Amino acid sequence: MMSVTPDQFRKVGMGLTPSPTPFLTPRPERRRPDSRGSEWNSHRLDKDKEINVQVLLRCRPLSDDEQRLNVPRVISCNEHKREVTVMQNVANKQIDRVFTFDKVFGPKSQQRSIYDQAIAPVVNEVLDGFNCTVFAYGQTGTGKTYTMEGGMRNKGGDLPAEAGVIPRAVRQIFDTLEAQNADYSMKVSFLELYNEEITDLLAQEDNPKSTEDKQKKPISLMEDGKGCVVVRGLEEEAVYSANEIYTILERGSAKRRTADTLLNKHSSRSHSVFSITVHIKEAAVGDEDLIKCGKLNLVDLAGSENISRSGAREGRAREAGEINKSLLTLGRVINALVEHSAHIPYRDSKLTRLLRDSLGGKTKTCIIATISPSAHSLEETLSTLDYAHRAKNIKNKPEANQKMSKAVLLKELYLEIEKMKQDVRAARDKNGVYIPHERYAQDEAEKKARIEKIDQLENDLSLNEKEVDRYRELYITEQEGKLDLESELKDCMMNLENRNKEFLELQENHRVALSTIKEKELIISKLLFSDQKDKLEAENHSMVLSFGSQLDQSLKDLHKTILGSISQQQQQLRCMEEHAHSFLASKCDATQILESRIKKLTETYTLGITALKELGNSMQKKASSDLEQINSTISSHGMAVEQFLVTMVSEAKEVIKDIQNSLIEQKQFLALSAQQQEEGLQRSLVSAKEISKATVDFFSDLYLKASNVMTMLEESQAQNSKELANFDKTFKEEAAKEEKEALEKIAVILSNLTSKKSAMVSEASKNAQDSSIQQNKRLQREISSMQQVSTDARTELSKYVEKMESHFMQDTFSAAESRTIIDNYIEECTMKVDSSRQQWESAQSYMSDLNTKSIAEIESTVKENISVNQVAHEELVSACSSMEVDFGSRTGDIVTAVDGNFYCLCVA
Ligand SMILES: Nc1ncnc2c1ncn2[C@@H]1O[C@H](COP(=O)(O)OP(=O)(O)OP(=O)(O)O)[C@@H](O)[C@H]1O
Repeated sequence: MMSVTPDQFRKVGMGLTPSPTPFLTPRPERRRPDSRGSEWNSHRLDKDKEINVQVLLRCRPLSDDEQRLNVPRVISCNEHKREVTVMQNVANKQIDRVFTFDKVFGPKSQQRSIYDQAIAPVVNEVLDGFNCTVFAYGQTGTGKTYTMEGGMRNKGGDLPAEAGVIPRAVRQIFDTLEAQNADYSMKVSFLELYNEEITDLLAQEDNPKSTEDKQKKPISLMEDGKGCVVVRGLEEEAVYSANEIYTILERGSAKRRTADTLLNKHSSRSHSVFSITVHIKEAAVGDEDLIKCGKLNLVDLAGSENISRSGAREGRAREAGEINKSLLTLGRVINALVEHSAHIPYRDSKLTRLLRDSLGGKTKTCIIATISPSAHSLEETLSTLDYAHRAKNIKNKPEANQKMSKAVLLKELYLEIEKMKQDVRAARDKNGVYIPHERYAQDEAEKKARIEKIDQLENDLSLNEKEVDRYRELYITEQEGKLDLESELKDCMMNLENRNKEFLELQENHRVALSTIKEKELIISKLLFSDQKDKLEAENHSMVLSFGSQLDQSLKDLHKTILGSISQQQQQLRCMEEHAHSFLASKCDATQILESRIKKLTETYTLGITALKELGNSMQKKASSDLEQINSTISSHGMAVEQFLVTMVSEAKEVIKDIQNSLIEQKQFLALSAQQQEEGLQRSLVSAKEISKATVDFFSDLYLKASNVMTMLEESQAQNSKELANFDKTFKEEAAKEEKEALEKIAVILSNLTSKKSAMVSEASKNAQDSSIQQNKRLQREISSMQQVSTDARTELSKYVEKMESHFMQDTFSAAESRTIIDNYIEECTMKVDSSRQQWESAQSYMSDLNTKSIAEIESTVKENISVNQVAHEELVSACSSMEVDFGSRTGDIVTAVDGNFYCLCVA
């Protein structure tokens, strides 16, 4: 929960209505400054006087770095002639551009001289009750902050030589008021505008934790309905001495957002507005003390910068973009003011809203444009010079602030104190309005939206009011013209009346004269009857004659006078009639001319419109014919493609048919060759069967023979083993017998034993030899029979091989034949495929040719169309421009005619 008391948002105006401040000048004795009373009234009289915005130019010296790098200078300042020359070398030609300003300060100019010459008079205007603005504009690093702030104060409290506009203005205000022994009060505010957000640089930081929140809390702008912008929530601090202001300034400046860029080590990234409001008590009028109020706004704009040259990246680049955007809006506002546009885009940025009253409003404004002499900054310097030069044409209508009576001021102050007390009480007792944060945020958002809506409506209203003012002025001029005409008519009527009166008088005179003549004639006739008739008659006659002649003369004179008067009157009447006629005729003529012009105009327009319509129709027709042409081209192409495709398809069908036929042939041939091969194989199978049967027979024979041999071998083996066993047995028996006999007849038998043994061995070996010879013979027999079998088999086999060879040769031959046929077929197929490939290729090339041709045709048609359209367009443009010229001239004529009419009306 947070507390919101009704007047939490104190407001500070940038415009005409600074809020009241109590008189706190801490001085016992006060002298009343009354010398300005008459001037004040003179300001009142000058209410509608327009004055131009003052534009000063200051060129800074080359920096140490620039001097070290020998950067060339391209700026020369002539303070005396108030001229700045930009020396440019374009294509080896020296082209100089000269700009003139209200004051020019070169690189050597001192802070003091700039202040004394240009700013001190502005501060005097503030003390006279005006609102004044001084703002510095220029590329980054050209000395705006140096010019506006410079050094604040020396240790002793004196101003240092490099002190800028702000400290000097503060000093001048205090010094002047002190010297005048004036009764005054002063308050200051200091705001920063960064990325379209306003921050109070003087906001107190009582809670260190929420410092960031407090400092960065956005403050809103509002219009007060009188064309002034009010900064809601900005604190104003009452100040009593210059040193106090310096402390405040130092505190605020330290909070300003600065950054190190390639062009300035301490570059201001925000716009700042330092405002001093002074209330000065004036000499009493009757019982009432009057208070005048002046306000000085000192604005240090962030530098316009070339993002790539200043080395700004990411966040900095965005920041620079934002700075440039608001300066661009400032430029647009200046342009709109200079060109007297109906709409001035103040609302497009907060900067221009803040400076609204200073640009085209009731404030006296002085712009200090700062530039660098370096060749590297040429582009930006030229832009600043153009900008500042244009700003010279802005006209403001300065108006001194309304003086307030002390009683009114005190009442307002008491009311404010009361409100503040209520706030304090509510905050202390916690009985104010307590709402949840969300509700508060929602309320705030709604309020903001409402405020924006109101602003928008106010803007619309001010535009409407301007329009109404214009119409009102027109109405007043018309009324004045009408009144003039009426008074002239009145004069004419009076003249006519006088003439009528004179005429009546003359008629009366004439009547009286006639009656006198009649009387006289009567007397004469009576006298004619008397005695001295003749004498008298003669006398009378002479008298009558003379009288008659006199009368005649006077009658003639009278007649003449009457005639003259009548003719004069008639002439006057005629003249009036003529006037009226001529007026009416001129009116009629003018109306007719107007009508005829309007008719002509209408005709021209109708003609133009008809021509345009015709042009449009012709273009439409042309376009449709072109489209038809394109359509026909496309359809002819389509048909050609279709035909081509049809031929291609038929050709392809033929090729496919050929391929199918050849495949059928191949199939048949393959079937034939398969049959032949099958037959061959069958034959081979039969022969193989025969061979295998012969082989089986041979092997069964062989097996038989082998088994016979085996049996024989087994038999011979058994025989041998039997014989050997018999021999072993006989040998053992004989050996035992001989052993016995030997034992008995050792010596006798020994000789017989060896011979007997040898005979037995030779017999046994002879038997073994015989049986082995027999066996060998049998074996030889078997082997020879086997040899016979194998020879038979070999013969059979060679026969079979021969047969097989002949079959193989036959098969190979037929295979070779079929391969040749297949090869031929394949070759034929390949050829056909080649031919179809060629056909396809030709089709492709034909297609691509067709495409290229059609594209070229379409392109040429389109180009033709474009050129025709261009010609038509040019015709249209020229028709439009000629119509425009015609229209302009006719409108001009109408305006002249209307003016002539108006003039006629005035003359009449
Ligand atoms: N007339 C001058 N004489 C001497 N030094 C100057 C002058 N003008 C500017 N300088 C120096 O040039 C540097 C840049 O000046 P300053 O910061 O005032 O530029 P700036 O226009 O305010 O730049 P930014 O727009 O980036 O804030 C500072 O060091 C300043 O002291």
